[in-house]
Amino acid sequence: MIKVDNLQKVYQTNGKSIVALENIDLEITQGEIFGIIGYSGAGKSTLIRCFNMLETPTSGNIIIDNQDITRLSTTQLREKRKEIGMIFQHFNLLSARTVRGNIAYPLEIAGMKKADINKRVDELIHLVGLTNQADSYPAQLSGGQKQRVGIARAIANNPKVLLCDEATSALDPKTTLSILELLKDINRRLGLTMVLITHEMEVIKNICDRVAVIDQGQIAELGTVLQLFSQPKTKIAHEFLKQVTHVEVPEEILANFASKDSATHKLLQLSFLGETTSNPVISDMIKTHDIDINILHGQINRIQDTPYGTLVMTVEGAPENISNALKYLKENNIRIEVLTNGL
Ligand SMILES: Nc1ncnc2c1ncn2[C@@H]1O[C@H](COP(=O)(O)OP(=O)(O)OP(=O)(O)O)[C@@H](O)[C@H]1O
Repeated sequence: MIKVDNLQKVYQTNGKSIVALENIDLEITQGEIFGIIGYSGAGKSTLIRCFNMLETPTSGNIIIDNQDITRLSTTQLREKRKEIGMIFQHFNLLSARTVRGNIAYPLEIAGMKKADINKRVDELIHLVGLTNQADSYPAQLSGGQKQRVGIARAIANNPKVLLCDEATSALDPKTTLSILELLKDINRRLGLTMVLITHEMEVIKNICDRVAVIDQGQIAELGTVLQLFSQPKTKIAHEFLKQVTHVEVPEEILANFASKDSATHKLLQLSFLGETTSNPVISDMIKTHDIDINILHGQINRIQDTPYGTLVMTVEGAPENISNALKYLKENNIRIEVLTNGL
């Protein structure tokens, strides 16, 4: 659906060149939800804005549904943009128009007949769950409701791609989840390809199929969300994962551990994904490696439809036994982070 080929974007400001994107190669398939995560200044906004030519790439190609959008004339680009909807962090609604009026706006621009507009707007208002707010103005809506209007407006003309620019960053965690649920529902119902940028792993974890981690204008890591959780390769991917997997260990426990021999005592965080969550790996490890463990914290939740478990525990034993036990865990596809008394 979308193919990005050797994309580069260099900004020229005050005689200086700023390389915002370099060597970006990506393929996004029809119907998937593709996330791009990165810190502030990594190049996320520039990249997503290249997908509808709000930014013009310095070099490289972006092919959307078999058309290279970097080579279109102004008229062709205007037509192509109808296939590419976009939602924004700050919603960008027209304050003088009601919910109904905001959603109708792109349909009016597209030249749709009034009766058809009314019918389509009704459908969209129902789809995004705003039936009771149809005649409200943006100022009378909550952030979540405003974003629902933004979503309805963006998909009004049945685009093939929906670009989401930090769409939940201005919302509280509960509202964020409800908006992500809505996006997922629209993706499933309409098969709409979605590209979203975010600095929050929670967003990636909740709705994305695949993810690119972007760092200083380049793709640091790319794969399925499950691959990122089970086998993060880069330091930056580890850092983003910590946003959702970090367990706050009480100071006393950390201090107590710091005074012990690091060869015989470890404080570990283990991550289990998929079927490893239902295997008795820990009891097998204890039986076969002559070590003692003490479980401090455990939780399980889901990434897409796959269970994902986290366990914080202490391990005590002879250095060789600990080392073999950790090897055993790794062989069983369990990710290990040493929280203190490092290896
Ligand atoms: N119009 C511009 N002119 C000059 N430099 C720019 C412009 N827009 C972005 N940049 C620079 O390009 C780099 C990437 O910026 P970009 O906004 O794409 O990052 P980002 O990951 O979206 O960050 P944020 O989350 O803070 O928006 C930064 O160094 C930024 O300063």
